Amino acid sequence: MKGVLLVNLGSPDSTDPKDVKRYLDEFLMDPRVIDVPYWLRSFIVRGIILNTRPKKSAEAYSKIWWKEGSPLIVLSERLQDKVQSHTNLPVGLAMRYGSMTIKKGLEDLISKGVDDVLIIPLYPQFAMATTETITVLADELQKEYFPDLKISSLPAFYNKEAYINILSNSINEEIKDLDYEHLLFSYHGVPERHIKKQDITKSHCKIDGSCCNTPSEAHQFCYRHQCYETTKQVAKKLQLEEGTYSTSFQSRLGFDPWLQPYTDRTIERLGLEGTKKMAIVTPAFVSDCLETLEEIAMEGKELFKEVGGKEFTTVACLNDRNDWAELIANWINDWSKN
Ligand SMILES: C=CC1=C(C)c2cc3[nH]c(cc4nc(cc5[nH]c(cc1n2)c(C)c5CCC(=O)O)C(CCC(=O)O)=C4C)c(C)c3C=C
Ligand SMILES: [Fe+2]
Ligand SMILES: [Fe+2]
Repeated sequence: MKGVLLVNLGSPDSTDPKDVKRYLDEFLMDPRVIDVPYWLRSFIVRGIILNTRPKKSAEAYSKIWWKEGSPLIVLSERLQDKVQSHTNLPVGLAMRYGSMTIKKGLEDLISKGVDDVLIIPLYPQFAMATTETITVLADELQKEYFPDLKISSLPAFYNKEAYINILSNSINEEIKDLDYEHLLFSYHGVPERHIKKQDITKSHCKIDGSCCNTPSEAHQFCYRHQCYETTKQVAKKLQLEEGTYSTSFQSRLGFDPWLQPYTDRTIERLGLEGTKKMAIVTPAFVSDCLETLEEIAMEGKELFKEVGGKEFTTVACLNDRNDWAELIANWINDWSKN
C-alpha cells in the first residue's frame, strides 16, 4: 500500500533553553547544514554557538510560541489533517530535527500497512540544508531499518504553476488593498559555499548575479536560481512593476559570506531611501515559524520603523490554506496513479 510522509524542519520541544540547546545541537551538527569537517563543526557548534545561542534563541522562541506549541509544528499538523481529508492514502508528518523523527513517521506508516512511501519535503526550493538532508536521511533509514520499504520523494516545486498561483493569491489577498511601495521576497539564506558545492556542472555557478539567469542543468540543485525563479513567476502572475519588488536572503549565521542581498540590510536601505510602506513575503517557508514570526514580523518591522518606515505588512506563509492542502493532495493522488 502507498502512503505519504510530509517532512518539515522541526522545532525544540519547548522554549526551555535546555530543549533549544538539544535541538540546535542536532540541527547544526548536520553536515549538510554546517558543512565543514566533523572536528571543526563540533568546535564551532559545541565550542562556540551552543554556549550562547540557546538562551538567546529560547527568548526568541518564547515570543512566538503558541499555547499548543511551536507554530511550525502546529501549522504542519493542521496541514497534515487537511491533506488527509483530501486523499485516501495515509498521510504522516515528521520533522528532520527534534522529537517527531522521520524514523517514527516511517514506522507509523508501516504499521498501517504501507510499503511504498512518497516523502514530501515541505520546502519549495531545493537546498542541501533542507531537501537533501531529508532525502539522504530517509535513504539511510530505509537501508538500515526498513529494507522492504520503497521510498521516493517529491522534487522541489518552486516553479510549478499551481504552487505559484496559490502563493500569488496568498500575496494578493494581503496586498491588494494596500498602496505599498515595495514588496520584498525574503528567502532563508545559505552560505554561498553551499550553492557552489551543489553545482553539478562544477563550472556554472559564479554567484555573480548572472549565472542563475542563464539556462543550465545546474539549476535543478541551485537554491539561488530557484528562489529568483519563484520571485520572477509570482511577479509575472501578479503583474508587479519592475522596481516595486525585489529578492533578499535572511537568517545568516556566522562570518562566512551568505547569499546576498541580506534582508535586514535591504529593509534598512529601503527605509533610509524613503520607502514608507513595504510588504514582505517569505516563500522559502511554507509554515510560519521563528524566522517569519520573530525575525521578520517583529525584528524586521522594528528595524523598518527605526529608519523612517511607517507601514510594514507581512504576508502569512501558506500554512494550512485549503487551496495549498488540496494541491498537496493532488500531487499525492497523481503519484498514487503511477
Ligand atoms: C548554518 C546554519 C543554517 C542553514 C544553512 C540554514 C538553512 C535553512 N533553514 C531553513 C529553515 C528554517 N530555519 C529555521 C531556524 C534556524 N535556522 C538556523 C540555521 C541555519 N539554517 C538556526 C540556527 C535556526 C534556529 C533558530 C535560531 O536559533 O535563530 C527555521 C525555524 C524553526 C522553528 O522552530 O520555527 C526554519 C523553518 C531553510 C529553508 C534553509 C535553507 C534553505
Ligand atoms: Fe535555518
Ligand atoms: Fe545558479
